[in-house]
Amino acid sequence: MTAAGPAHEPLLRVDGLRKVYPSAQRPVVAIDGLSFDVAAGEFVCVVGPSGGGKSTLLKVVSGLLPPTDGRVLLDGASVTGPVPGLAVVFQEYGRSLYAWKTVRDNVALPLLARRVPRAERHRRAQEALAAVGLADAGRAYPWQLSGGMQQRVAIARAIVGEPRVLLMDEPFAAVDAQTRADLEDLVRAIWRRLGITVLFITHDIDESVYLGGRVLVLSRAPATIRADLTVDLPAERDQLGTRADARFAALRAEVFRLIAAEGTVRT
Ligand SMILES: Nc1ncnc2c1ncn2[C@@H]1O[C@H](COP(=O)(O)OP(=O)(O)OP(=O)(O)O)[C@@H](O)[C@H]1O
Repeated sequence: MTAAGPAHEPLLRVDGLRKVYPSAQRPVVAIDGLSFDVAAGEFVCVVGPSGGGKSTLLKVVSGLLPPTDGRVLLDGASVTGPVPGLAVVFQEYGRSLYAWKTVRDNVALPLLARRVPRAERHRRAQEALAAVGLADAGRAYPWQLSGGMQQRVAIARAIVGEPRVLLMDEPFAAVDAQTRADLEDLVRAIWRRLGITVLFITHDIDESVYLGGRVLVLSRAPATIRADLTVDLPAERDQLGTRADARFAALRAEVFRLIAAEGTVRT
């Protein structure tokens, strides 16, 4: 992992972002004048009303969609397309893995694109698999694994290239509650161990408070930042203790109130 830039320079800067989807009838303004900074090593969750522009924000930040206006800067450099410094994990793990490639080859793919030699690809893929608790699954095929395990593979593939920022778009929305809790704890463990920066999109208010060090609450579409809350809970979190903490309940209520004031709420 490379060192962070100068202290005054955020690792990720989203500056005056605007995204309009053209349409024959009426253009859809999904994001309008949205700005925030993320410092190196932060875990920032983004939560907001349904249809509020969360996925659009992640697609623009990751360079998959061009902004209509404004810019995204990674370490001061403009992001104008997918870059190795930004890795993305989507909700649809099933569709993001190649069924005909082994788990190890799926994980090694970003390294193949960068022409990393074969032996090093295998070694680093194996390390990434170990980091997500799948050290023994390298020779399996994705379809032989459970949904939760497939999402672990997707996370391993995202971290194998040692990105500066891990972008996650509702990554656990399609798994059962117990698997989701395990994956939440896995992502926090990886974040703490690797010192990586995480921007995590979710529609789940509890999840945003449980995971984040900061929660950005979006307005309804067109999305702007409605609130930027610091989650002053201890770094050591656990599913039972943290969620029973009075401070957790207060933060959860605060985020809920902010989103309810915007419109549709899903919990
Ligand atoms: N490709 C597209 N073309 C036109 N409009 C779009 C497109 N993608 C999204 N939109 C619109 O942009 C707005 C924001 O959508 P987006 O999917 O970013 O919100 P979201 O907060 O991720 O939604 P959800 O909570 O349902 O996942 C919505 O009004 C949506 O209908």
